Amino acid sequence: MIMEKEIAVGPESVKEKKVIIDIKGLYKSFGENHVLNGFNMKLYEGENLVVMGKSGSGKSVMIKCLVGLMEPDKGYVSVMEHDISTLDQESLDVLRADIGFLFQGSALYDSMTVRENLEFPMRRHRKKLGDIEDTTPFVMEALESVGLEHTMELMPAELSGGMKRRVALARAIILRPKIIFYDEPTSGLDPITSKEIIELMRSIQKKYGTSSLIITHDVDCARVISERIILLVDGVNYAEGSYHELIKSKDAKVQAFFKK
Ligand SMILES: Nc1ncnc2c1ncn2[C@@H]1O[C@H](COP(=O)(O)OP(=O)(O)OP(=O)(O)O)[C@@H](O)[C@H]1O
Repeated sequence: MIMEKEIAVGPESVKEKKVIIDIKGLYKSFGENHVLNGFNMKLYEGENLVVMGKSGSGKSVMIKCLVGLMEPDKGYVSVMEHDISTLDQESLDVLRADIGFLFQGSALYDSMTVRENLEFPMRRHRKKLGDIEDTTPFVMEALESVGLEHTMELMPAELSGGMKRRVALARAIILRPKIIFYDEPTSGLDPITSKEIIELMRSIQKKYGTSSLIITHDVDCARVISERIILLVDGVNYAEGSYHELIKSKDAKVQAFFKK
């Protein structure tokens, strides 16, 4: 097992970086199904952190605990220095406006145009943006960031799978979030389109300075995008390190993740 350590990210050590998300000793069970058994995780400012875990290992449960959609049995969860357990619904909503989500399979509303899909989070989090008379500049900028400014009035059905994912990415950044959660960002895409999405994720991080938590089974995605990877096994952060550190591991459970 690789223990947590201070890994150099760029010129500074992550130890000097601000902690954006802090999870300590997270436990969650459903009856006899003990999903999280003392999971720990830190996401540092500006970092791309990948969490890998088998299907059913508790990645979604962990994310739900992070955004206050599920109450842990035990443990400490803080996001941008807010202890989640102390926040009321209104404060949680304010916090969520600083988090962009890229859901598995894009999750666009089929009956809405691209513009309407992007306006959706703007309406939901009106407080963050204040009174806006014209949403067009916001929609345009987000679409430009993913190279799809010409699709504003199209319906999702008129877009390819890769374009839908890019629109979903534009929707994730429209509120200028400080953190983006990516849930399987490359699932269902061919290798070339996956590469394009990963490149966009990198360019968005550079442009907006976001911190990213990426959940993926895609080893290539993890290799290219991650500065650090956490392997979630049996409800704990079983191993942690850079891609190149982890692929050298002799541990069978770690190796299983990187077999193609
Ligand atoms: N609300 C719930 N009630 C009961 N069991 C639940 C609930 N939510 C999740 N679980 C259980 O928790 C376990 C972890 O589920 P979770 O959805 O977090 O897995 P995952 O790692 O995200 O999987 P996948 O990669 O397939 O999305 C599963 O056994 C699931 O059945």
